[in-house]
Amino acid sequence: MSLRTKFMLALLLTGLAAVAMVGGLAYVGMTKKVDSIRRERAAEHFHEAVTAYVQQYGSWQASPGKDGFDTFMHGRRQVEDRPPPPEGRRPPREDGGPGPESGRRGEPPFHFILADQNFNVVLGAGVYEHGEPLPESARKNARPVEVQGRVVAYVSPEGVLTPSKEEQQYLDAMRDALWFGVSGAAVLALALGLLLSRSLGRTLGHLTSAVRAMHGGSLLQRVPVEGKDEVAELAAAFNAMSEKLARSHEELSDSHQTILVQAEQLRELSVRDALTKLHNRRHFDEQATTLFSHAVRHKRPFSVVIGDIDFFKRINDNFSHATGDIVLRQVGEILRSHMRLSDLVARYGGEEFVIAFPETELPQAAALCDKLRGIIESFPWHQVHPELKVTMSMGVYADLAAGTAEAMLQKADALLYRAKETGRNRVCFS
Ligand SMILES: Nc1nc2c(ncn2[C@@H]2O[C@H](COP(=O)(O)OP(=O)(O)OP(=O)(O)O)[C@@H](O)[C@H]2O)c(=O)[nH]1
Repeated sequence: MSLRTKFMLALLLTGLAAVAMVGGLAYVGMTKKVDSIRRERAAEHFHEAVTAYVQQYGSWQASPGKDGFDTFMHGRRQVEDRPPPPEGRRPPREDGGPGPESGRRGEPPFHFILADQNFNVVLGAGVYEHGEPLPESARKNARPVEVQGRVVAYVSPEGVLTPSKEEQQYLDAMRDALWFGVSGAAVLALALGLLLSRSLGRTLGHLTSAVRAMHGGSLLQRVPVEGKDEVAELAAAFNAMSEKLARSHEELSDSHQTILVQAEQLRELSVRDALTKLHNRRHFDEQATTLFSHAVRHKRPFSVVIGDIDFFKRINDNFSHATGDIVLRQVGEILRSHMRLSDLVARYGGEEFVIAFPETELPQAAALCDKLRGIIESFPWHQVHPELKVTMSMGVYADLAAGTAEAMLQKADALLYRAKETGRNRVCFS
């Protein structure tokens, strides 16, 4: 059931219940009060009539009986029901009573129960039979009719009400007013329900769309804040939450980005040599293994090289450790700048460098190494130190039959050793 329907039903039921309670209670209360007043006045009037009747005949027994009394009462009512004469000419009432109390179509307002002085029913009003003794319970409330100090009859206030025309009109008017109130309350409840549910539904609709949008990824949402009630507070709280969430998310993204960058930097650092910025030994070993496997699987040529700066200890000793570092960095740069993207060069440790040449046969690798050797030798080292001279010995190996990249590197190292043994500043290969 929608919120609007619930609202309208709740207000409708509340409105109807309130009107029914207030109007119904008023209606019942008024009806009872009117009934009681009328009953009292009618009883008084009836009592007067009975007294007049008995006075006329001397005693109840001497009177013509029930029909005589009914005819007597009818005669009195006809006199009383006559339209009143113009103001100023109104004759005094026959009995001096409180006024006519006749019901609709000339009927008496009440059919009272009348008993004679021995409590035998004279008029039973449809409750008792004529002549039967009035029960004890009815006798208690019966009012005696006295003539010359003698009880001649009893009038019981119990009887049947016949509302007068005016009373009936009055009660009808009250009932109409009650119905009018109920209809008014229903219309008001429907209008209020529509109004309230529309305003609440609008804010809830905004909130639902905003939550859906947040769920879809756009965390920064704003819903309109209307008024100062709890719904407005909810909307404002939602806006604050959305803003905070968006800001936190942004900060988190930033720090996540920073962490990613730092992680990448750390990873880079972990695979780089700090001095030459070339890859380090660990990275070379991993990559060389991959390149070797690829070459074996695809039966492609693959060469590995190990180079070592000649008499590097002397450079350190003769020209300082800092000069040794400059040499290492420069040799590293020469090697890096002459590699293809697919080649892999690394500082293997100390003054040792290693190179892996995928898709390269031994002759090309050896030729390139010899070229590198020449470049290193002819580099203007005197700019670093006037007496500085730098050369490099290299061993090149290209037979996949060695079984692993590591084994190939060992073979290359043996060739390097041979280059060192045979005079340095040379490239040995097999
Ligand atoms: N400046 C500097 N020196 C280093 C670094 N790493 C290693 N060395 C030095 O490199 C020298 C290597 O010397 P050796 O292994 O005797 O080799 P060598 O002097 O080059 O002699 P050969 O290889 O036989 O030509 C050592 O003195 C190490 O201290 C470094 O990062 N910076």
